[in-house]
Amino acid sequence: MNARTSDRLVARGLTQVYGDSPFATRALDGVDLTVEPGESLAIMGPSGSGKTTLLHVLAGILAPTSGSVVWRGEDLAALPDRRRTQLRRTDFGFVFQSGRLLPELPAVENAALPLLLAGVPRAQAVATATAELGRLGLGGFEGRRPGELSGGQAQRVAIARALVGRPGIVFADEPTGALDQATGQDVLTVLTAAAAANGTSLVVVTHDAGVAQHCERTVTMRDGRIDGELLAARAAAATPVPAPPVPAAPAGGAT
Ligand SMILES: Nc1ncnc2c1ncn2[C@@H]1O[C@H](COP(=O)(O)OP(=O)(O)OP(=O)(O)O)[C@@H](O)[C@H]1O
Repeated sequence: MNARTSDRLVARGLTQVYGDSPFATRALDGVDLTVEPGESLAIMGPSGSGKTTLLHVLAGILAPTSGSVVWRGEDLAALPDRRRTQLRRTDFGFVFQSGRLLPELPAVENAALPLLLAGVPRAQAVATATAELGRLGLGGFEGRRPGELSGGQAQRVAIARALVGRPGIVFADEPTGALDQATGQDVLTVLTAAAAANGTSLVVVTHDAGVAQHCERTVTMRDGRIDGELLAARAAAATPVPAPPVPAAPAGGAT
């Protein structure tokens, strides 16, 4: 599905508690977060601060203990599992640290998987995936299986798979964690540029400040809360954005 300029992911009052008292862990503790349409956002923070849990809740992989995540008018947290799974397939793309490609399938079929799952005819899915691989610099590698690719190439196939269905948002959990630094930088450049070209929002969990630098905005987490809002407020105070001039009313224009 194509990204729409109205796409915005709005999370409010998210809590996630794993386990039961007295051994319960409060992994998210009242998180409010908005991902703007087309924005790239990095989530950073120490180990155990709740980054992956937040990513999973934002992406509808995990239903929160309380709170809401609204996407295209639907609260993911309140949806039945089947609808949430369907929405993940059509609207979201995913890139994981290890790629999670299917080892027995060639690159082009790995990249085409979301289209095939969505019922796109095979020839069309393969043609679209071939074009996507070409766009990401993997022309000529379509027939290689994951074991015949370098780590960086395999991660590009994973990015092709995440983007091939033109999702509204791509979620990436430590997408460069298994790569050396130079390869990781390349992969991040490819990911952010391709997402931006599509108008797709990007949410990246990372430990690496070099990775976060590729994103337009970074929030930091600590003990299940976002504590990076202050940074954003300081940045906003340091560089005030002037109010736009009031435009003349367009003749019969819709907004
Ligand atoms: N399935 C689970 N069951 C119980 N506790 C969990 C579970 N998943 C995560 N936790 C706990 O929730 C807290 C947040 O974990 P989470 O994986 O979200 O943190 P993180 O910031 O992504 O960590 P890391 O950077 O190490 O991957 C941690 O205290 C963790 O031990």
